[in-house]
Amino acid sequence: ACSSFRLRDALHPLWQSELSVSGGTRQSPINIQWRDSVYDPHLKPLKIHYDPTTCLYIWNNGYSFQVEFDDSADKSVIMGGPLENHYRLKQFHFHWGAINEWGSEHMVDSKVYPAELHLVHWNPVTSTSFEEAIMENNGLVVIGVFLKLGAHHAGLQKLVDALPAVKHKDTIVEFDVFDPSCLMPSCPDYWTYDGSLTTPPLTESVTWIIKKTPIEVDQNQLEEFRMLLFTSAGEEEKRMVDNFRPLQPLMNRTVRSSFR
Ligand SMILES: NS(=O)(=O)c1ccc(C(=O)O)c(S(=O)(=O)NCCc2ccccc2)c1
Ligand SMILES: [Zn+2]
Repeated sequence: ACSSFRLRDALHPLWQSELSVSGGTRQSPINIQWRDSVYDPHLKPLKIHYDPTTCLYIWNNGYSFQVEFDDSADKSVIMGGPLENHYRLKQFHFHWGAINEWGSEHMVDSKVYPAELHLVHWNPVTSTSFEEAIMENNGLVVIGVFLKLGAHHAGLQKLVDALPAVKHKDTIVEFDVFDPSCLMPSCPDYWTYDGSLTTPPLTESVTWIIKKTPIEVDQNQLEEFRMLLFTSAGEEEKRMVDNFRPLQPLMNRTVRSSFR
């Protein structure tokens, strides 16, 4: 694992310039040390209500593929957990590696997963738009779900089947009626900590909720992620892999757990 860490950090053309935002005290991702996390009995169960008809399209933004949602009303929302109010789903995307030995952004006791799903939500109570929420202290909530190699994931396959249509950067395809709840593990346990976006502008506005239990996907499904390209049509092809940011220092933060 150690050698792959060094290797994976070295393999990071994408993130070299973003190793750490100057003066950042709550950057993401982090390595979650299970024994150092603190059980918080006040943490409520996370409540998730996604409306599949709010799904709009999938697009390749040049460093991941994103599924965007209609966030003009409180239709696909999360609440409870560590949250004071409800948050609207804006988009979800993934981070993954070139091989199964790495790919996730967060780690648990230095264990890295082949991929990680991020569901990005914003606070419509304190912000009037997603773009505004990115700059607010607790403007965003991102739910992280680890992917591990295992059984075929039937719900994910609908998404995987659409990927060839967004092979190149800045391509987009309509994607209606998808319920991201199917990508949630059934186990309710999570960790939560205050962090940042892991892509520019790296703003420290994110309450992270990291699910303890991974979901299983099969090798073919991971390989389909790796067939995407960072590059636009006509450019020399660069496979979209290793689109994760290196670990950031925990500094003066405590990771809370919803479970003993
Ligand atoms: N890994 S992460 O959850 O931190 C994350 C990754 C990518 C993006 C993104 O914009 O694509 C986002 S985003 O949707 O929150 N957008 C942040 C950049 C942005 C700022 C202002 C307007 C549009 C995008 C978040
Ligand atoms: Zn992400």
